Amino acid sequence: MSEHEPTEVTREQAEEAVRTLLRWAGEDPTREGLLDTPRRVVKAYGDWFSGYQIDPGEYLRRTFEEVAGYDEMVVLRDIEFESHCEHHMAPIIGRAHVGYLPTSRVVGISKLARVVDAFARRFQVQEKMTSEIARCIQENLQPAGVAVVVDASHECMTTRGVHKRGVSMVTSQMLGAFREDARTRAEFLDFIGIHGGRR
Ligand SMILES: Nc1nc2c(ncn2[C@@H]2O[C@H](COP(=O)(O)OP(=O)(O)OP(=O)(O)O)[C@@H](O)[C@H]2O)c(=O)[nH]1
Ligand SMILES: [Zn+2]
Repeated sequence: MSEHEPTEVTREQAEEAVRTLLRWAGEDPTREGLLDTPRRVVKAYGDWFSGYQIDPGEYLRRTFEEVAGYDEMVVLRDIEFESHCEHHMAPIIGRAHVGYLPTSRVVGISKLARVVDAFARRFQVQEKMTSEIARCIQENLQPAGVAVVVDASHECMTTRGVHKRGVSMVTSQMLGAFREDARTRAEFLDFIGIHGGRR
């Protein structure tokens, strides 16, 4: 993971913001147990929000041509991810399922998971993330279609707010053949284990 290098905010300013939040919560940031906390929090943020330093399309530009005439659906399912909601900066924990219908080019499968991570490691709204993943694959790989389903739980509604545990949000973005052809879409949903709307 590359070190996070913000453009206009210094590490010291970011650490000071953490001290401010600690004081706001009623803590004393100078007590021994908290002395290293701002440094740790800023380091953690550098990891959680490293997606801003990445161009996800870059992962999809190295493709394999002519993989033995393979022209059927490719599906990578259960891609675990961690993200944060842009409303509360609270974790969004879930799984993404990504499918595409290659024309002449296929991509290394790990790259699909890297694309998911690059978008997840930003402040997100689930609908936006789902659409960004699908559009990035469509634009860079130019397959006959892309399908993305994201199933995630939002800690902003499990650990605070309405406190509804066990609730997950499911979003999907279908492009090309997956949008236009019900059978292609059904085959994808079957692959990822969603039948008639239930998993
Ligand atoms: N559609 C969508 N909503 C989200 C997502 N993440 C968080 N939210 C919702 O964003 C909304 C923000 O609502 P506000 O009323 O502005 O915030 P709030 O006062 O903290 O609301 P509560 O969460 O209901 O306590 C909440 O309903 C969240 O559940 C997301 O990825 N997609
Ligand atoms: Zn939220």
